[in-house]
Amino acid sequence: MKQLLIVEDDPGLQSQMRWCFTEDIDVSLATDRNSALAAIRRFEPEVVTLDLGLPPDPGGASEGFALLDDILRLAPTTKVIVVTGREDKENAVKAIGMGACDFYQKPLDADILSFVVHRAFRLAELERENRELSAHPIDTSVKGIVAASPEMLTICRTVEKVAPTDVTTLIMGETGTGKELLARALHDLSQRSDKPFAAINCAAIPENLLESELFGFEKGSFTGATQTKQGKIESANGGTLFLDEIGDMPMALQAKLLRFLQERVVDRVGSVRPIPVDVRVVCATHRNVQELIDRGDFREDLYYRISEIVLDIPPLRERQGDPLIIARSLLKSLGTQLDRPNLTFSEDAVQAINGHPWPGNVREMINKVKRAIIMADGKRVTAEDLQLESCEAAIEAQLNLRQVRENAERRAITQALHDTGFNMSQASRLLGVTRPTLYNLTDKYRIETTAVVPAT
Ligand SMILES: Nc1ncnc2c1ncn2[C@@H]1O[C@H](COP(=O)(O)OP(=O)(O)OP(=O)(O)O)[C@@H](O)[C@H]1O
Repeated sequence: MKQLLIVEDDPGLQSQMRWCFTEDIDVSLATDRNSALAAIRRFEPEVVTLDLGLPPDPGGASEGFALLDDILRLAPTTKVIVVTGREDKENAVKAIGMGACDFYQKPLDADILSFVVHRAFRLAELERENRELSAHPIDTSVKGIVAASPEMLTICRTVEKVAPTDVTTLIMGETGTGKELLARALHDLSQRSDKPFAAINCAAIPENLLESELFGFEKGSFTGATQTKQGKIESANGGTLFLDEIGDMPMALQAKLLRFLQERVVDRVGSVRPIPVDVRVVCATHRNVQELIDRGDFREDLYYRISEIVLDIPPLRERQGDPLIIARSLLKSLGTQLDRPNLTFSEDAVQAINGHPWPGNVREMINKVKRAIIMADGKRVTAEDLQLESCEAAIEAQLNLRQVRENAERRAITQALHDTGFNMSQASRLLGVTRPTLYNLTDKYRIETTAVVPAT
């Protein structure tokens, strides 16, 4: 709720002013310098109306100026509107010079006062938003990635270090977390950036076509092969090959891919002449590869080959600070594209963005923000425009103790496992639980209990 402090020593005027404001503003009152400063400490009002003629100098302005000075030192972001007598232009100008944001002249006019106060609230809000935005790095050093969370910033730093090398990288993460974006960043930041980036989605191509898509084929090698065709791997020569959804690659092809990764030659379908290809390979999957290996659906030797470096992107809901700054960045970029620049999120939209679990991650957010830009009536995008639960529901969700506890447990266990090199005994000691309890918890939260072993 917005907080307004009215500093006015005349009780009649005080109550008249009090009634100028609707219920969405919480009004507190003070009659002198001390009670005003106490109210500022207690309620932290965004806006203060300050009558310059306060006791012990009700006829002059010395006490009012002293209080203005105090307020701006104590709470410099507060918007102070000085209230002066009708002919008191000189003091109004002096107050503005000291840092007051506006002035208002008696006698009281409810409409004008309300207008001036609302304008000051808006200014305070814009300044707050601006401070929040500049407090966070919006664009990371990796092009296209907006992030503020420590997890994502660490991943960006890893990308910068890994990009110039040729190590095979596996990117893991839920759908829409930015796996392809990172794969492109690995390419763009490498010496291969002026060579092709060839991407193929192993889950989107039927099994019988995937082999010829990847490895190419010779003319006449099967019905319909009327001419020789290069595969994706060859077309990436000199550059980067991105194998998306590698977890969905059929077993038979996994063997052929492994041979390529070991020998760096491709055999086109229907050909016995191996063709050398120089590519950097980046793979991605949203699946739990360890589970696939345990079920016999993924070759363990291939896994070690593709996971020289693993980038594990956490889902958006676990990246503190990211949902809001990504949403704001999207509002700006998509708003400009859709010819609706200068939109901002309302307070309930901000709460809802922070409280939503984002199962579709950034891709879901893009869709919701795009829709909201089209639907928003005024300059403010609401939770309803975003089709998200409103503020109260989001706050309730955040205040669900079980959820809060589970998130904290999940984070602590992951951290302890990493810190101890996945040694369950040490990790359980660090966490102050028994080993069986730790096993139960890692099962419950489906946390990997083994480190990714780099290929030798
Ligand atoms: N941190 C981020 N900052 C800005 N945009 C992002 C970020 N992460 C993802 N995006 C955007 O979200 C969309 C989805 O990202 P991307 O396609 O890389 O995800 P993905 O994990 O590969 O998804 P899928 O598994 O469904 O293929 C893209 O438009 C991408 O530009």
